[in-house]
Parts: sequence; C-alpha cells; structure tokens
Amino acid sequence: MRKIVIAGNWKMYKTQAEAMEFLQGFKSELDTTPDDREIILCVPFTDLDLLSKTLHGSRIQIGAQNVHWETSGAYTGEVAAPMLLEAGVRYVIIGHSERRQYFGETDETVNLRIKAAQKAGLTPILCVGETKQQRDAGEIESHIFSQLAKGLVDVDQTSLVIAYEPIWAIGTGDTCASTEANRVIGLIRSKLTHSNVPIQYGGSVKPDNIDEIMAQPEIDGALVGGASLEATSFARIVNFQ
Ligand SMILES: O=C[C@H](O)COP(=O)(O)O
Repeated sequence: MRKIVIAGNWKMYKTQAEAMEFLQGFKSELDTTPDDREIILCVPFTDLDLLSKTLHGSRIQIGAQNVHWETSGAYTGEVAAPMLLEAGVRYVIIGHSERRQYFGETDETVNLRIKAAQKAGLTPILCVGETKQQRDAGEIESHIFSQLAKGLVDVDQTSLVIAYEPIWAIGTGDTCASTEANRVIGLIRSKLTHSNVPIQYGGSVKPDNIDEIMAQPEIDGALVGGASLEATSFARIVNFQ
C-alpha cells in the first residue's frame, strides 16, 4: 500500500512570525483530515527548529529544502543531515529544479545528498521533471529516466519520496493535465525497484485542481509551492476529496 504524501514547499518565504501565524489557521483545519495522509511543511532553515518544537506531537511533519552530503566540514552556507535531524526534521527536498537551475545542482550531487539524508534517517523527496523545451522535443522520458538513473545510484528506495515536477508548470498556473501527470508518474514507477515509493505531482497545484489530480491512480500526493503559503488554501489541498 503506497502512502499519500502532501508536502508544502515554502521556498524562501515566511519569517518565524509569519510561520506561526500560518500554523494558527492551518492546524484548526486538520480536525477532520483523514489519517491516511502524511502532511509535511518544507520550510526555510530559520523556521525549522521553531516549527518542529511547536508541532511536536502533532501530525504535521517538518521538512527542509536542501542538505549537504558531508556530516560536517568547511562548507560555508551549507547544512548537514545530522543537524537537520537534531532540529526535528524528517523529510528533505533534494534536487528541486530551482536548485538545479540557480545553484548548479547536478544529478551526481543530488545522489550524494540523497544518500547522506538517508544515512542520517531523513526521508528524501527527490524532484525530477522536464523543461518545456525538452517536452516539445519529445525528450520527457529520456530526461527523467536519466535523472532517476543517476540520482538513485545505491539509494534505498524503501525510504524515498519522488516528486514529478514539470518545470514549465511550476509557479505558472499552467498545470500539467492530470492524465498526463499520471502517465509520466507511471513511467517513473516503472523504473523503480521498490513498488511502494510514493510519487507526488508538483506544479501549480491549487485548491481547485487537487481533487482531480488525486483521483489519478498513479499519483500519491502533491508537492505544493505557492498554494501552501496560505493556511486555508493548503488546508483545502490536504483535505482533498
Ligand atoms: O516545490 C514546489 C513546486 O516548485 C511547485 O510550485 P508551485 O505550486 O508554486 O507551482
């Protein structure tokens, strides 16, 4: 049985005060949320400790948005997996397209980060997805299969979440058709050795399209950017029908 995993990715948004304000509204909307879904907030490093303490004992899990592959060292600006674990983190997004595009993340460093996260006891959320140009050139499969082949070398697939995020759908309002997302996610699953890896869809997920997305048989959850920043909106997504 695959787990349903709904994660908010706050990216570089929300001070601690703003995060606490969000939680006030969000927590009260979870009273009737079915038990079958994992709810994660992937927040900026500066919010991690406060949120994990505030949410201790609640059903909301805390995630980070990146991790270094060494356990310590002279890596200015980086954070190691044991540090995240100590701060109460349970999940970490790795290889988001924004990290690949703006910070030189490669499939090789993605692989190192995934293995370091798992070694510390964190569950990685590996992001894969194609650009519009790659889609138009008929390179969806070859691109994503290559990301998976390189990113998952020696990775334990029993402790892993994958997010399929077509880059052209991120932050654009141009959601991938749910049937197409379902098709690509089925292809991703065909390349995995473990059958229970939850695979999320990400890219302009909103309250008004989450029900249709989650009705697709291959889609096990969502990685939500913009719509996770507002409590009512993210609660509606978590409470999909
Ligand atoms: O990690 C989340 C994705 O980048 C999706 O962002 P978005 O929901 O704002 O399109």
